[in-house]
Formats: sequence, structure tokens, C-alpha cells
Amino acid sequence: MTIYNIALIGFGGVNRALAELIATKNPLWERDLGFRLNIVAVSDLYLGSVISPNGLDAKTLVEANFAQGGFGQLSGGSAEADNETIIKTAPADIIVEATFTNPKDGEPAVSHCRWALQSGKHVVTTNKGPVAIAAQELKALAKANGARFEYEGSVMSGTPVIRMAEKTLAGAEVKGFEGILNGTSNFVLGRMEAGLDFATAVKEAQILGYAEADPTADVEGFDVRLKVVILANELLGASLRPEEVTCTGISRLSPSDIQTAAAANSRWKLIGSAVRNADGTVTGSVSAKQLRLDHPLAGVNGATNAVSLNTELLGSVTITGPGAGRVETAYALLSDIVAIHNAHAATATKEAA
Ligand SMILES: NC(=O)c1ccc[n+]([C@@H]2O[C@H](COP(=O)([O-])OP(=O)(O)OC[C@H]3O[C@@H](n4cnc5c(N)ncnc54)[C@H](O)[C@@H]3O)[C@@H](O)[C@H]2O)c1
Ligand SMILES: N[C@@H](CCO)C(=O)O
Repeated sequence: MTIYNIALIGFGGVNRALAELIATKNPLWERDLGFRLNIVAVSDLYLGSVISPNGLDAKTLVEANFAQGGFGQLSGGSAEADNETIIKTAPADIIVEATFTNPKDGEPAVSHCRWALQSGKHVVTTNKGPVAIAAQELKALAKANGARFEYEGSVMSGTPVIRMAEKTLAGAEVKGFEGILNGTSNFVLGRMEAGLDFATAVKEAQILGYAEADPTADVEGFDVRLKVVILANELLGASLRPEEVTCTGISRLSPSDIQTAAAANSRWKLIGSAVRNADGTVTGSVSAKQLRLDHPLAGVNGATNAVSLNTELLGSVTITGPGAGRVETAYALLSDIVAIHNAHAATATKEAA
């Protein structure tokens, strides 16, 4: 049985949910997946940082109601977040990066991933910034250092769109995609259809753990723009940068726009899409669109996301599932660790043969 030592960078909704899962599910994972997870360090801007080479008790971490700088009270703890020291020196096999997404330059998360990979540590992340802005560099760094860079949760939370498209649709030739790729905005549009005002609906999405730290990214389309870049670069072999994707959000939609659409048997949805053009270039866009109720994406409600992949050999394939949520996104991190574990097992089998 394998034990993976992990360090958590950021201890907000997602990494806290992962710690909660670790507190209860390690015996199940040991039995079914062949490994257990041991938290050896945590660093958070608000709470501080702590290293414990033998492991921290996940239940205590989750249940203690730490105040600002609260990790300073723990043995091996400090009231300051010292990400660089934790990432470079903690005895971790895997760095779990779940700090704020910075849609402009991906920092400081890009540096967090760089430090980890340069130290030969695997990275699993739900942070869209490093994936949309620096994936090529980070993948190369991972390869050069015998580590892995995994990021399933960067698009559609724990719904396995990236891995499924790359592994199980290999050879189907994806030519483009369109989808609902932001849980918050889709949830907000649904609540406005039910009569709520915009600000109250956004507040609800924040309470439910769907929204970004700054929900402007959700409602203005910046979050979807990063996801369009990630999917276009992964599935269409593009090298798009966020600023090359046209982007408008949902904040300009008034209650009367929503009601007018309903009266016309249609619904507003924030759609992210990309297409490979005849000359081989790839164009991406994000915009609010009025879809007729019989459109395949019109019935996708709440924080659920869906993406229709247009493939050469299979036609349209639609993947749907949770697009946001703390536990759902923590599952994405687990699925990345399963991928790392399976890759190790495959290498060991090859070496033994
Ligand atoms: N919540 C979701 O549904 C969801 C889904 C998919 C992806 N994501 C992404 O996962 C990441 C985490 O999401 P979350 O919901 O846990 O966010 P959150 O706002 O609840 O938590 C982020 C945590 O990171 C900490 N932090 C911020 N900057 C830091 C830094 N420089 N160093 C150390 N700690 C830092 C904050 O103090 C906070 O505790 C984000 O990048 C988000 O975009 C979230
Ligand atoms: N804020 C994002 C989280 C998932 O990336 C959303 O609502 O979709």
C-alpha cells in the first residue's frame, strides 16, 4: 500500500473539502485505490502555514475554527503563509494548489507550480490560471523533472471532461466545442428566471461555494474565457492566450431580458466555444446567448455544466456534470492523484517485465 504525502497550498473551500474527505475516506481509498493520503503541510494566505513531517490530523485541521494566523498556534506552525518554503522543503510527494485563480497572469500560482515541479514534486491543481496561461511551460518542467502536472478540476470541476476527451475520445478528432462552463453564472441565470434579482442570486452562489473570490470573473465571462483557452489548447492543439478570446458576460442582462426570453420559449446561457477554422487556426469566444428550449444546452440548470464536443468520427458528444462545488472539485484533485498513482503502477509493471 502506498502513502502519498501531500502539501496543501490554499486552505479554502476546495482544499478544506479534500481534507474532510481524507479524514473519513482513507480506509476506503486504501482498499479500493491502493493508496492513502497524508497531509504533511498546509499554507494559506489568511491562516498561515504549518509543516509536520509525520502528518497533520485532517479532522483537527477541518474542525478547528482557526482565526487569522491561526496555524501559528500549531506545532511547526507560523502565522504567515510561507508558500515557497513549504513547496520546496516540505516532505511532500504532491503539491495540491488551490489558491485564488488570477485571470491576468496566473500568479502566484504559476510560481507555486514551478517551484513544486522544479523540486521533482507532482502538482495537482484546480486553479485555472497556471493551466490557461503557462500549461506548456509547466508540462515541459514536469517532464524534465520526472513529475506530473494534473489539472482535471480546472474545467467543469470534478466532471472528467479533459481526461475523458483525451483518453477515451482519442482519435475521434475534436474540431470544436461549445458549452456552459461556469457554474455560478448558470446558477444566477436560473435564479433570475425564478424571479430573484442579480445581486441576491450572486450572493447565493457565493454561499454555496461556486463563485470565485471575486465573482466578477464569473459574471463577466473571464472564468469561462480561461476554460475556453484550456480546452482549446488541450483538445484542439491550439496555443490560444486569454486575450485572444472575445468575451462578454451576463451582467448586462436585465430581469426583463430574462422574462422576454422565457416568453419566447428560450433561455439565456453563457456559452464558451472554440472552433478550428479551415486554415487550421482556432477561434474562441465567450458570450451570453439566447437558446431555444429544444437546444441541447438549454436544459442544463444550476451549477451543472455541459460541453458538446464536435468530433469528426462521432459527431457531437456531450459531457454533463457538476461545474462547481467544494466537494465536487475536491474530487477532481482525487482523480488527479489516482492518475498519478496509476502512472506509477504502470511504470513499475513495465520495469518489472
Ligand atoms: N469552488 C469551486 O467550485 C471551484 C471549482 C473549480 C475550480 N476552482 C478553483 O479552485 C481554487 C480554489 O477554490 P476555492 O473555492 O477553494 O477558493 P476559496 O476562495 O474558498 O479558497 C482559496 C484559499 O486560498 C487562499 N489563498 C489565496 N491566495 C493565496 C496565496 N498566495 N497563498 C496561500 N494561500 C492563498 C485563501 O486564503 C483561501 O483560503 C480557485 O483557483 C478556484 O478558481 C474552484
Ligand atoms: N467559479 C467557478 C468555479 C469552477 O471553476 C464556477 O462557478 O464555475
